[in-house]
Amino acid sequence: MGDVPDPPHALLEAVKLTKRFGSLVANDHVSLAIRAGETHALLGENGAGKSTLVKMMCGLLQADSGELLYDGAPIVFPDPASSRAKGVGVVFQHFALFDALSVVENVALGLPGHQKLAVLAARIDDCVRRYGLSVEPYRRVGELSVGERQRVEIVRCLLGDPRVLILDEPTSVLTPDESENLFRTVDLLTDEGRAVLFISHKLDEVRRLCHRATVLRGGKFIAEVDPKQESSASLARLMVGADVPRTPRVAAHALGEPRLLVRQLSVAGDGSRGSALHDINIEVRAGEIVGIAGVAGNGQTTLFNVLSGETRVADHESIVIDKVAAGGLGPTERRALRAGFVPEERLGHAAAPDMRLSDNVLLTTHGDGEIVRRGVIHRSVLFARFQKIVKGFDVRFGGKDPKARRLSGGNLQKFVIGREVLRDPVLIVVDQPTWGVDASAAAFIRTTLRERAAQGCAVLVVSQDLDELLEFADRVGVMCEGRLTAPVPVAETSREAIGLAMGGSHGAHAAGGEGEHAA
Ligand SMILES: Nc1ncnc2c1ncn2[C@@H]1O[C@H](COP(=O)(O)OP(=O)(O)OP(=O)(O)O)[C@@H](O)[C@H]1O
Repeated sequence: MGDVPDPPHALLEAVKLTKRFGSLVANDHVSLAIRAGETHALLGENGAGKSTLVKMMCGLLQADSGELLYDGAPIVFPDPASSRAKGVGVVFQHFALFDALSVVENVALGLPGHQKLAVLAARIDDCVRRYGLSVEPYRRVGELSVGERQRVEIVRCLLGDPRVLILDEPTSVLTPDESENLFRTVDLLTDEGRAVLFISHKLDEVRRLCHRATVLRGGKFIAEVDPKQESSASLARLMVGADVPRTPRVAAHALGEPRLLVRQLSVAGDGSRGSALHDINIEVRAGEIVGIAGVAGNGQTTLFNVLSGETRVADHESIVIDKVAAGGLGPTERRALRAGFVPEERLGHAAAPDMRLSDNVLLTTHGDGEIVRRGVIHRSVLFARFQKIVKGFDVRFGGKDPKARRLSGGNLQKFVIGREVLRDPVLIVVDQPTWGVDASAAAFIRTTLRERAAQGCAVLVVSQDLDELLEFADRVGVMCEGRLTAPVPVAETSREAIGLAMGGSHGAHAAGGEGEHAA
C-alpha cells in the first residue's frame, strides 16, 4: 500500500450537507471535497442541486444539516463576504456587474476599502498577463460581450487571491477558443496549488480538464469518479440514470415561403452592449433552421434586438416578417405577426426574476388574444398554458408556482423556450437556445425546434456552440464585426471554415449577404 500516493489535502469540504426548499430536498446529505492542486467537476442534470451545493459552500445559503470543513477544520460561512475573506471565490452564471461602470470601477466596488483606480487598473493588467486573460480595465461593462463579462468576474475573483475558485458553467457562454484560454488559466491556477470546482454540462471538456468529478442526481450524491477513466456516455448515464438520447434527424421536408427577410440592414452601434451592424441580409424560409455563429460581441445582441423590435429601425422594409414590413414595429406588434423571440439572458430579459412563473407566461403572450381578452386576464387559461409549458418541457421546480429566480438555470431556459414554442409561432428567433441546459434537455430543445421547422416554422438560431449549429441547423452564417457572411448549407462547410470566419477571415465563407448567395 505504501506506493499509493495520498490524495492532496482537501481545502474545502462539504460533509453530508442537506438543504430543503419546502418539501423539495435540493441537497440530501451531499459530500464533496475540493483538493489543493485539483480541478474538480460537479456534474448533474438541470435541477440536480449543483448551484444549491455551491451556494452552501460559499455562505449564500445556510445548510439545514451537515457541515463545512476548511483546511480540515469545521467552519461556518454566515455570508459570502466571510467565505471570500477565507479565500473562496465564486463566479456565478448570472453576473453581478453594473453596465454603466467601467471594468475597474466594477472591480473596485467588490473590494474592501478605498482603492485608487489607477492602482487597481495596474493590478488588473498584472492579473490578466499572469493568467492569460484578456480584459481592458477602462472599458465600460455595458459594451462587453458575455464572454468578456465573465473574464471580468474571474479577474475580480482572482484579485482576492482565492485558494478555492468555483466556476459555475463558465464555458457555456464561451467560444471554443475562449474555452481553451480558460482551460489554460485553470491549469495555471491549479499548478499554483489552488483548487478549482468546475460546473459544466460539457462532458468532453470535463474529461479533458478535471482530475475528479462528483455526480449528483435528484439532490443526492451518486458517485465520485476520475473523469479521464470515463466516457462522455458513461458520465451522462451516471447523471441521468439512463442512456441519453441524441437529437434525432427529422425527415427532409420542402421549404415554404420566406418567414423572415432581412435586407441591407445597417444599424449604428447604440453605445451600450450593441455593436453596429453593416449590410445584413438574411432569409429564413418556412421549414428551415438558419444558424448564426460568431464570437460574442460581434453584433449578435444588436441583431437580436433589431429583430425582436426592442430596437426599431428607420427603414421599415429592411425587416419583413411573414410578408409584413416590420422594421418600425415594437416587440408586441411583431409578436402579433406570430413571431417569437428568446433572448440570451433568461433571468432579467426573458423572465422577470421576482414574478411568478405563471405571470411570466403573460410577458410574451398577452397580445395573443387567448389569455388576455378585452383587457381581462383569464387566469384559468393562463394557468392551463403555464401547466402545459411545465409538463411539455419538463420544467422542474419545488412548489406550485415559484418566482422565476427560484428555478435552476436550465429549467428556466426550458420554460422560456416552451413559452415561445407553445404560442405556435411562424418565426422563432432564439439566442443561445441551450445555454446552461443538460445534455438531455439540450437534445429535447433542438428536437423541438426541428419539429417546429418541420411543421412550417422558420427558425433563426444565434449560438456560440458550433457543434450545436452543425448538428441541427440547415444553413449557417458567421457574424464578425457586425457583418454576416451568407449562410451556407452545413453540408458545404466545416467547423474549421466557420472558425476561420469567426476570426474575421472570409476566405471560406464569402462575405456578403443572402442576396449574393441566392444570385
Ligand atoms: N431558493 C429556492 N427556492 C425554492 N426552490 C429552489 C431554490 N433554489 C433552488 N431551488 C430548487 O432546487 C432544485 C435544485 O436547484 P439547483 O439550482 O441547485 O440545480 P442545478 O443542479 O444547479 O441546476 P442547473 O444545471 O439547471 O443550473 C431545483 O428543483 C430548484 O428549482
